Amino acid sequence: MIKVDNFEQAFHKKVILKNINFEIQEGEIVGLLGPSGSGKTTLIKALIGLRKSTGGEVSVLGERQPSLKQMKQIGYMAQADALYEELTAKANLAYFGRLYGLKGKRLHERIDTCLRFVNLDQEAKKPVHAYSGGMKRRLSLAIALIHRPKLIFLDEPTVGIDPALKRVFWDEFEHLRNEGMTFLISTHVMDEAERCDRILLIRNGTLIDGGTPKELIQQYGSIEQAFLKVGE
Ligand SMILES: Nc1ncnc2c1ncn2[C@@H]1O[C@H](COP(=O)(O)OP(=O)(O)OP(=O)(O)O)[C@@H](O)[C@H]1O
Repeated sequence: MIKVDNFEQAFHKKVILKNINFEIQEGEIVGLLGPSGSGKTTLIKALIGLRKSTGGEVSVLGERQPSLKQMKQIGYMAQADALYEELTAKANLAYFGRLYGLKGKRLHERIDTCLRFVNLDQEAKKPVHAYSGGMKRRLSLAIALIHRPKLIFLDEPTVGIDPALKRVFWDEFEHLRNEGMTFLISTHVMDEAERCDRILLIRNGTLIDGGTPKELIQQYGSIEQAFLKVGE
């Protein structure tokens, strides 16, 4: 699904990410774990094709990035919500769904399914400006899923979401993974990292280690220790 070869990203000649090499297979939940400023969002943006890399190669779904060809197969939830505040949740979902080519009965089915999943079905007719921060995060996730992408990038998806709903999200991520969806999720949250199939540890713009949660726990003692190690 994803192949990254010797990727490098610089801004104004300052190298932010370097020597990045990894692959992600279909049906994996991969966690990107690293301290603030380590380059997680920059890497995700390159994978989505929002920016041309300054070195190396990034292929997603068989296409070299940046490319718009696979846009309909990719979902993205950014760290900052990008929602139309004056529209209702339902209208936001309809808007983004149509951008991905959904219409008619299928569009309405997807809107209902995604609203139920994020527990917003009772609030679907409220304008987004009347939503709490957590509700906006939930709506952003619903939008990222509206077109049932093959591959989804979630940048710190559960910030502002309570533990019970977080668990529901993760159960659903695993369910979708079992149906073949592939996830790359950036997180700071240890219990989330433990639910990933594999974790990539990023520090100062480079991948310093990776493995299953079990492997990292064996090596570092705990995921938290592994995280602290990347923060040193
Ligand atoms: N457009 C840009 N121009 C210049 N520098 C940038 C740009 N985007 C990101 N950076 C720099 O790249 C580094 C990595 O930022 P990035 O947002 O990828 O980190 P992060 O790991 O996602 O952090 P956080 O967990 O706080 O969101 C930071 O030093 C940031 O200032």
